[in-house]
Amino acid sequence: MERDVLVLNFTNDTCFNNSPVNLSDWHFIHASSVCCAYKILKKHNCLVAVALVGQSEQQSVLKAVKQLSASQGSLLWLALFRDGDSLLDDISYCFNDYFLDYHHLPVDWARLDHTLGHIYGMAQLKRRTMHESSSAKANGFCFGESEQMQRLKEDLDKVACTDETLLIGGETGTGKGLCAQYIHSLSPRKDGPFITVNCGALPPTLIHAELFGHEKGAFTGASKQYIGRIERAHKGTLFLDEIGDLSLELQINLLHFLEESYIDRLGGNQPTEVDCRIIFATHVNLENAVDEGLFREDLYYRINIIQLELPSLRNHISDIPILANDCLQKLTPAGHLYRFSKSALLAMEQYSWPGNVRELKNRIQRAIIMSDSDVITETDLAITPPKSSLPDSDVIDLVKHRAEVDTEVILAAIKKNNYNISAAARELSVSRTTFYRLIKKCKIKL
Ligand SMILES: Nc1ncnc2c1ncn2[C@@H]1O[C@H](COP(=O)(O)OP(=O)(O)OP(=O)(O)O)[C@@H](O)[C@H]1O
Repeated sequence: MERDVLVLNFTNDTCFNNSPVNLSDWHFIHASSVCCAYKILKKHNCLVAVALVGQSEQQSVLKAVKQLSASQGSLLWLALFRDGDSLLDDISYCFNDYFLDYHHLPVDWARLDHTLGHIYGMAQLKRRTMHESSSAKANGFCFGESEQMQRLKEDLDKVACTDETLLIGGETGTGKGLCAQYIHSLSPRKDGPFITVNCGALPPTLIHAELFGHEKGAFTGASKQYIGRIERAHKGTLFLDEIGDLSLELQINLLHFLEESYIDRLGGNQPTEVDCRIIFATHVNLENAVDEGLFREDLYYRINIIQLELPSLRNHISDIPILANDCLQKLTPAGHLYRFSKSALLAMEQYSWPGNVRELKNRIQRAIIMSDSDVITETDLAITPPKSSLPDSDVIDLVKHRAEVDTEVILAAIKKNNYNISAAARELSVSRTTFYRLIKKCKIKL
């Protein structure tokens, strides 16, 4: 596999034009300006860069290296000097901050190959450490290394800087709530409150007062004033989860708030201004809900300014080892050290994860309790080896397989909770509404 190397060359030197064809597997990409280097870094996965440092360009090269390193922290540099050139005094003191090594021209290709290999390894380590510490900062959100999740991270970082309304889609357990917290923690509103409302979990009779608040005496039992969740999100972020479950009546009130930035507490006669960013999440297809008359079209267009879709875990299965180890590390009690057996990792990679990362977390939690040793097996995770449960043919009907798994998990939860639907829904960490939707989808007869 070719490894991309950025070559920053402000000189007329053509030494890289004739690199030997047998030189390992480096792909040198040339930039004659900072602008061009930025474009290359955006397009290619360069971990290593070489800067040609002529005597007269030392200042400009160092400035460019500083700028490019600021935009891509994991990039590590090698300097190439003309033989006989020496470093200017005001450059030498910060040379070590950016460059890992230097060579002299003419290029000694074998030595260069060796040094680049060394720097590449260091850059990989640096990227991993940066990734881990940024995951730690990300409120526990583990992004993994797949292309989908890296793209998602870039998108989240971009939208965090804006104040726009955001709609996050994705199946249950994909991390929509965690993403919303991540955005809040990076946004200019990070010092304000982060308020969550699960529109599917609140009883319809309470949700109006819960969202908008009420004055004392607004209705029987309203013995004192109540500040609703929207108002509590003032100067911060309001996360409205399962927005598709909101009644049509409340959708009108919400639309009114989105347009005016004012709310009316129940029983109140004074509108209250609320300044908050709203992040919506849904696991249902709102466009379909609009077609079915369950969701207001005007509200849909109002909230669908920026939409992000979280991938289902089975669509970025290459992240399983990272995600599973991240969960294991977070859930392991102090003083213990667990690891997954090879077959457990394989079983996790072959499983369809209908409950996504939430299910992964729950199964690992279970495994820590059930495991007899410090090696966690697929049995501890209660994952049946998929091969035996799958048809002999190589073609797997994923939809059918998922429905079977969903049915199995739902029925087990219902039986375990003596047919108490609320308790079964709680056990699977989904709302009653979602649970009923899944029962209907799986055609389970109660
Ligand atoms: N990428 C991730 N890294 C670490 N933990 C994750 C990730 N995604 C989800 N989780 C964990 O999975 C659980 C579910 O996450 P979250 O509530 O954010 O999902 P959701 O998509 O909002 O689910 P729902 O639609 O059911 O509300 C949480 O415990 C969360 O910590």
